Amino acid sequence: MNFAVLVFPGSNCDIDMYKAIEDTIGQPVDYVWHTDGDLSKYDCILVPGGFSYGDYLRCGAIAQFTNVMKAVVKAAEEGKYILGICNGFQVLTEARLLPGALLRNNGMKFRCHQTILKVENNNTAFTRDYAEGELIEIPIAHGEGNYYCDEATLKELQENNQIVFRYEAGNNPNGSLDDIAGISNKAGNVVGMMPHPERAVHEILGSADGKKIFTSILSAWREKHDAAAIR
Ligand SMILES: NC(=O)CC[C@H](N)C(=O)O
Repeated sequence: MNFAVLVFPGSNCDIDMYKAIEDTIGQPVDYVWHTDGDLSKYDCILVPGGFSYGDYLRCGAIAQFTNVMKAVVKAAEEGKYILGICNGFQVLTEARLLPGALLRNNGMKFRCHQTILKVENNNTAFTRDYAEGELIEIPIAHGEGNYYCDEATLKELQENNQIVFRYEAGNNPNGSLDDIAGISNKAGNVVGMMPHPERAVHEILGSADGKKIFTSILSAWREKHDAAAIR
């Protein structure tokens, strides 16, 4: 399975993401620069965290206009797996691959600490190795992680089971609507989340609870791939 880690000017979690793929599932992974418009050889595209284009205008607002994001839109339409972490989540909402927007944290402060997440939907390619309702410890590091959408969109997210992760009840670090920490698109092949699983892949990092996101993607892809080979 081939992984791409996108790199924008200002990305700063690209190396962690690359290492997380190497360390957890050992699959081929490349850095892909923002000017590159061809993602055809990749099965999964990872949009990492950071401060793309210095967070000018809004976090993720400029990155959406790059060549590589046009290729990401195409890859999403083709059903490839797309995972946006933190700034990557912000970029995916700006590119309209995911609904809603990320606003400034309610306390107007950059928050950087461990959080407890609840796996709300383990029926996705990104979460199938977790148990439903499993509590996992994953760090956050963001200034604009306050997820917001209108009422109709929230209803749709809830009804279609598109809320993949919530912050533990009573411990919402940024004021996000309905305690949302991560969502998927309707088709389920695009997921965005504010917490950083790529920083939680070894006990020595404080938690290894992020690992199963990467093992899930590989097992989902293998299942699809093997089924296609048999047909
Ligand atoms: N770690 C990140 O990706 C940070 C995202 C963005 N720059 C913010 O502060 O919200």
